[in-house]
Amino acid sequence: MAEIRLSQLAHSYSASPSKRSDYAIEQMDHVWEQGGAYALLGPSGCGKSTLLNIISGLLVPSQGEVRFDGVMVNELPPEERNIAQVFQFPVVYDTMTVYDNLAFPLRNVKTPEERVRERVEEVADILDLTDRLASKARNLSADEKQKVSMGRGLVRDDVAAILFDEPLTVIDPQLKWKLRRKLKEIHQRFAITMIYVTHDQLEASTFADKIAVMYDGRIVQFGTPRELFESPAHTFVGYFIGSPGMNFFTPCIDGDNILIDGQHLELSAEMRRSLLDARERSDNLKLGIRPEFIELAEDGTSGTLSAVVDHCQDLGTYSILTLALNQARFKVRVEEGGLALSGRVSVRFPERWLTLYVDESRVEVAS
Ligand SMILES: Nc1ncnc2c1ncn2[C@@H]1O[C@H](COP(=O)(O)OP(=O)(O)OP(=O)(O)O)[C@@H](O)[C@H]1O
Repeated sequence: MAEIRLSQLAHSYSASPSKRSDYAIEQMDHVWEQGGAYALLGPSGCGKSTLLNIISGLLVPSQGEVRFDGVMVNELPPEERNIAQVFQFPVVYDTMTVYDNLAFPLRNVKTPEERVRERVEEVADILDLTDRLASKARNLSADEKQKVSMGRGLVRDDVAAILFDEPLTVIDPQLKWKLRRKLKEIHQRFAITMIYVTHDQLEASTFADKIAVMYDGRIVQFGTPRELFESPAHTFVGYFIGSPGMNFFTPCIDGDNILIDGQHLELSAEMRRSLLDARERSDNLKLGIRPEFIELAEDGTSGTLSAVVDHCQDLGTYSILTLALNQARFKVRVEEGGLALSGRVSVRFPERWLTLYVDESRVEVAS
């Protein structure tokens, strides 16, 4: 088990990178603490696999250092890094039994057979593979094969870390939930550093204690699922986390009056000051608020905005309303009664849940 420290790390697939877009990973410092359950979350092409392959040793970074418990491992090949990796597609030996597949990583490091049996039985039990131990791997379903792959990653308790690269892609949706819970259980039992790569926010938040959100070759936020939801550090996090994502408005500053889409937005003196300060630095200002935090208000209440109901999506236990101020559309989550709404409604944007972004990054509002 190990702490994994990335220092001034960057990677370009080009031999002579000259501009930012030549880098798959932009320069970063990051620490995965020993024993943590982490997710690396981001859209396709943001650099997740590149980062994972740098940690496992499949790729040598073009810049910076990778350290396991303080020891530089940049030049060490994967087999000398003591890392277990579970890929998108099952890696099993078809002609071997499930037992022998699970035993393989242990026998490879000359583990006594008695200990091999203990660990194989323990992992098979966790993954509900006990009944299949004597079966040849070629006779298993795709789900079962991937469980064996995962088992092979989990069976050694002396690894520095286990890296999962979208391991549930081939798994039946019904089983996905169950396996995620299992992985979490395994993590709690063995406290091994685990990094789980996914583009699915639900997968990330059910597995991980902390999530690193990647965007365009950078980790734009590293936090708990709650932190990512309640205070996104970057507009991308606001947009990517949550369903639907955060609403964004471009504020228009007219003296002391702050307008969004032509309507006056009542703000505290502190928020107004932050907006005025921000405008000195950039023209790219946004105010973000999640659909969950917008309140419907009685008509004519002071401090509200007037919106028109565009449409309403009934999702069973709640509704998502799409509203329009003038041109700007935004979404509001309504627990009940949303379907009955039509025409004009009044909404309130509680300031506690309004976030100011300058050049896409969150700015703390001075109190
Ligand atoms: N072998 C390679 N040679 C050149 N460019 C590459 C190579 N592998 C990845 N890239 C580029 O590096 C960037 C990051 O890719 P990477 O595969 O790490 O992203 P990802 O987030 O894992 O995406 P996905 O979820 O689709 O696998 C992308 O622009 C990709 O096109």
